[in-house]
Amino acid sequence: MSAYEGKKVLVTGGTGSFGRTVAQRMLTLGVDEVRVLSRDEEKQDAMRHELRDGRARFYVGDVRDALSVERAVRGVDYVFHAAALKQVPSCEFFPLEAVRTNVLGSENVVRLSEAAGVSSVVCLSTDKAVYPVNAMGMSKALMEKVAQSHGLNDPDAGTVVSCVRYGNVMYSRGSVIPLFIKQVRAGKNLTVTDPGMTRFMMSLQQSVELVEFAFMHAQQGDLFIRKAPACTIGDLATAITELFESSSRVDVIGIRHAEKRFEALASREELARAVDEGTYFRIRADNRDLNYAIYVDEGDRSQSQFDDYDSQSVERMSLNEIKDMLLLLQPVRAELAAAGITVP
Ligand SMILES: O=c1ccn([C@@H]2O[C@H](COP(=O)(O)OP(=O)(O)O[C@H]3O[C@H](CO)[C@@H](O)[C@H](O)[C@H]3O)[C@@H](O)[C@H]2O)c(=O)[nH]1
Repeated sequence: MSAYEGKKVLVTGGTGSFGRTVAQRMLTLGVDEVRVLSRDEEKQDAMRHELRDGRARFYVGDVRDALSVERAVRGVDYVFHAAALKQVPSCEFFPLEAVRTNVLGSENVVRLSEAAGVSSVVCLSTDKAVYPVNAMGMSKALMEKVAQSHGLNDPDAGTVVSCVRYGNVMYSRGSVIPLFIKQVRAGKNLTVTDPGMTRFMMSLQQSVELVEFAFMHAQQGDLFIRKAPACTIGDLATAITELFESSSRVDVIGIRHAEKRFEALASREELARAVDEGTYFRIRADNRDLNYAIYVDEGDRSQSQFDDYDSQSVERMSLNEIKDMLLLLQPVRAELAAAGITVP
């Protein structure tokens, strides 16, 4: 029997790439109900038609609005909190909108889940929350703090709240892979910001597995990352032009608002209190008491032994490895087939 059988699951931001995949999976695993809370009724309608399953229930609403969260979370067992403002450039122009959704909205989800007796909440975060330089990352870093403060402030809390951090999810909506593919298919040059920039790459499938791992294993305040390889954006562009047998070239356009040249999935400070679980790292919350007088004589010496887990120093994917990973993605295979290329 699966952990989801007979349970009610809420996915906030449930019409995105992650939400749709996880909802589909929950239905095959025998949930009693999967609820989707999101703002866009049109996307919900499309998803309703795609799923065609009476156990999928749709709630139009916004995590910023306590009332809509309260309604959606009533009677629910598990929450996957994916609703977020996640585009780096737009959050630079509207940082307070990022605070409203990513910080205050998350606080609504955590607080109202506890009030509704939910047993586990997993909050989705990003590598951009580590040493953040942009408003999106900063707001996600604060979301993580909100999630961890839940257990710090109430050690007897009935709801386990955990976080997961993603790298770049390949082929997610609005991201660079579908853009590069569109460009090569239109015979245009690829707009590469900086060929030496590196990013952690993971598939949608791996991101769902990470959330499920957190859900199954989390203790109060834990944060999980998946160990992932990284690639340069220059190699990614080359892999795509080669796969599509294209003669498109690269135009180096320079980096966008508030981008980093490389990302970190975990800081050295966090790795010092992390547990290596094979595919994943479990980063425990710093559960020391607020009464610092007790600790004044015993700080944490272990931190000096670790380096950041960043996309510049982890295993670098070769061109062939990037191609293999791209070929595992169904939408990439469909684009190749549509371009008349024989898919291996
Ligand atoms: O025309 C373009 C657009 C992007 N890039 C580069 O491609 C990489 C990936 O860009 P993109 O797919 O837009 O992702 P990120 O800006 O890295 O952010 C994504 O990945 C994050 C995880 O790091 C998520 O949190 C964000 O929500 C998601 O938008 C970056 O190095 C960009 O500089 C280009 O070279 N050319």
